[in-house]
Amino acid sequence: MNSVPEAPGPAHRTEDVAPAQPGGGTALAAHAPLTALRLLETGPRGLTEAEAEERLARHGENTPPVRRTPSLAGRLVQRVREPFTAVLLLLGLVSAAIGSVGTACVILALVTVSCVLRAGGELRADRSVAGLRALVAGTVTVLRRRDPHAARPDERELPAADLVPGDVIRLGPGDLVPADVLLLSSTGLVVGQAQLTGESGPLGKHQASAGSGGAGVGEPGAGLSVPDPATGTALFDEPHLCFQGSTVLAGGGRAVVLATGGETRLAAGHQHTRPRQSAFDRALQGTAWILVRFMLLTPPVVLAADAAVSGRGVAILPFAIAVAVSLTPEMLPVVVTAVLARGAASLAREREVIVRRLPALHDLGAMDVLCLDKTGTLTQDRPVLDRTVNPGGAPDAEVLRWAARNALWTLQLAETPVVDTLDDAILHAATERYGPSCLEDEYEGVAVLPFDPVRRLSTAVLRASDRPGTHLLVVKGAVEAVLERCVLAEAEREELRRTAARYAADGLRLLAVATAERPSRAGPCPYSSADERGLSLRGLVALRDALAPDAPEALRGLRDQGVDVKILTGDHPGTAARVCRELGLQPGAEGVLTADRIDRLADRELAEAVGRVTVFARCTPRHKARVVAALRAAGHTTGFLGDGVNDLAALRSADVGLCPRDAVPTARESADVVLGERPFAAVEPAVTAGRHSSVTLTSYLRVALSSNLGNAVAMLAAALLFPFVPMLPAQVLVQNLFFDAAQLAFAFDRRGPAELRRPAALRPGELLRFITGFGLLNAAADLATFGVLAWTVAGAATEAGQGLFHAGWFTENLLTQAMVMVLLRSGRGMARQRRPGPVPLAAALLAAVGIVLPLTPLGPALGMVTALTAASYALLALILALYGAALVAARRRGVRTPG
Ligand SMILES: Nc1ncnc2c1ncn2[C@@H]1O[C@H](COP(=O)(O)OP(=O)(O)OP(=O)(O)O)[C@@H](O)[C@H]1O
Ligand SMILES: [Mg+2]
Repeated sequence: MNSVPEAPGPAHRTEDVAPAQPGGGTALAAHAPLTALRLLETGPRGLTEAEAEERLARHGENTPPVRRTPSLAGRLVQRVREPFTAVLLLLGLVSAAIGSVGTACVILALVTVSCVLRAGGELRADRSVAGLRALVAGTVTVLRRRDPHAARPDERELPAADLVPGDVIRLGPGDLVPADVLLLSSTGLVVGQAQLTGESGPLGKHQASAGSGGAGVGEPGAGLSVPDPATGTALFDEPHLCFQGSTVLAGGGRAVVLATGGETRLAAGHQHTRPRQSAFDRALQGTAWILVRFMLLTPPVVLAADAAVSGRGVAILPFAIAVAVSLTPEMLPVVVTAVLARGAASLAREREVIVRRLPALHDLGAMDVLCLDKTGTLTQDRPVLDRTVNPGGAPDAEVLRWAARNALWTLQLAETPVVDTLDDAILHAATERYGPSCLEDEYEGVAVLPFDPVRRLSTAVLRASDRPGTHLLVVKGAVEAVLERCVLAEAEREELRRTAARYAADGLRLLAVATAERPSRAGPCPYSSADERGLSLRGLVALRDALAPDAPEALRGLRDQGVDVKILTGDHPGTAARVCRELGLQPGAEGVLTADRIDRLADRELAEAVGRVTVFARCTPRHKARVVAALRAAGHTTGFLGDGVNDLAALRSADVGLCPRDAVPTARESADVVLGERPFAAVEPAVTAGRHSSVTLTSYLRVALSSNLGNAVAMLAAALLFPFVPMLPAQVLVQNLFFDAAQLAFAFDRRGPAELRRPAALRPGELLRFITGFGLLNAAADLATFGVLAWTVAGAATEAGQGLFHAGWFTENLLTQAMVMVLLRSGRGMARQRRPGPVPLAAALLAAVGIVLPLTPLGPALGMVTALTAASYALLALILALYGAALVAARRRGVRTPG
């Protein structure tokens, strides 16, 4: 980050604010910056290093509550509150209450294993990105002095965690407000406070003048001591206070830190953003809730049905509970976390990609449209001056001088710690052509209205030494924005727009420069955007910004993988269209859709139009977010890749937000996935990793849920048809335990490239159809088994006969489940894999357990007797073969797995 030299003191700086009147009502005066500084035992030049160190020891690190990672115990508590776990524990309690201690123990063991495995998986995932997190951790520009006698403070970039109350910091566009602060001075500062108040609109902030209303400060470093107003949000509207968790959208300022770490409003629970629910979260939760309802319904339904049919009363309850437990995919959270965590860990290790929200990995795999911001993402954002022309189109050096004066004074007077790249390029070109002292002339800056992406203008107010009593406004900005504020005949304006379009079609970035003379005004904030009118045009500045070298190839790769690419930019439509072609994309028959046309479309019309358009230009942050929302409304899983403060809203409204590592801090905070230093090298591997997770999870869910459902239905039907239960509760639970263990293999599943060629999403509707269809098929096979056993086992109704019966069904059940694991797992192209992966291996083990366990001493212990006749075995084998054939046929006929 470049830092800006100390500003020469515009009208509204701290030093100009009158100190509190002695005895003049501290309650009022406490709001003035100087009072705040005094109460915090600091000054406008910040703390000394020694003071800061002492305060850091006293107040602790400044870590925002949202970023603290929960401990293992914390994670376990979170798990227990989840629906599956809660229902399982409830079933366990009921079992204990009716005396089925064994069942209660098995349930407890299942819950414990599942919680521990999952919490461990999350912890591992966190650790794998912990090292990378330091690379993207927020830093702050802080003013600190080496010792109390140092005349000037040093401006330093410190980790936000090192901030202490009393520190003086600088804020600029794209910064995350790192603590609760009070503004000392500001220029055109606009913040977003959605995270705190839930209101996404931008809010202007400026320092309080002496004696103005607002909140006070109390003891040094005690944070905001004023009681929170009843409404809770009124404090957030105070113009002179900015709060941790807000984002700087435009302008900049200097501020003193009031509260850090646990003492901020954010830490006090003022957080409005609910954890975002992605497509994946919704799909998974929807499915989970359906299962939970089934589980809760099972025991009462069994009791009622049994009462109607055979009247065994509460004696049937342990069996009913065991069935409800076997219906639960206990390992679902474990497998989901493990699959996502493994994907995230390998991306972190191999590509330096940080997945900040694990479910985003699935959404990345499901993504079928990726929107990209142009400047800084597709281009290098290292603009170089190409030419300057006057309104007549002739080369004109004076235009560059005016643009450079605007840039120079913006740099000097705006409080932002980072230099705008366009301003930097203009200053660089001017000093290169006319020497370093070219701008030491009669003009001196008085005030600035810094650039913001909605106005698309930046204005410097200058005073000429030879023209007392007048001010000169130098305005530069997007061509359309400047032209509409210039005094021009309509024909002239139209001609200038055409000239601009010609340059833009050549791929140049354009700025127009205009000036206006005004009688001078005094006061702390003498000019506003309303004054940017009646301008006279000085000319156009054209700059060239090269493409990111690996962008074209990466975009081609994405399109080959079935991801549609769109460009959303604040730039001129001509420049955008040209960049689009250079990237090998076709702008499409409808051409470029500009913001003014987007404004004329209703949400529904926009959702229809977005699919056909590739380039969207002159977008403000709101337009970018609207286009993304429209794509989602049209049914696309939409990603957004951007790096700037004008991309924040879109990053948040996308299914998955991505940003390069060098994006502005707020963008990194809003993104789900932070790519490495060369973002395009990582995009494709990240998408592939996402698809891997998505395909694996979908196939796991299909296998687990259809088997569980089939088994539960078959057992319930059998229990009602026969005077005895088809499996003893202990047998149900043991076979469930083995099936769960085998399914853990999905966490290590491998996928062939053929399955990863297209976007892969988990669709709840499709999943439910699949598990109902295959669940019923499974139930049919189970019932056929039941029939065969009842027919071939002599005296199935007697005690000894039941042992045979149970053993037969136990084996058959595990064998069918093993078969389902193999046959329903694979997508197309899987058969060609040579080495058997972990899932077929686990299935083989499961089958072996099914055959061997009844023969071991455990068999009789669980109430199984193995002396089936050869005829029984032959018939069971036949059922198995028929079931396998039916599975394969059903897979062929209809329901395809993704890939
Ligand atoms: N510092 C500046 N001073 C004056 N005008 C500017 C400045 N920066 C940008 N502009 C103008 O405002 C327009 C919009 O800028 P914005 O930052 O919203 O998007 P962008 O950088 O052009 O593109 P993208 O959205 O792809 O990042 C620019 O195209 C340019 O014409
Ligand atoms: Mg940008």
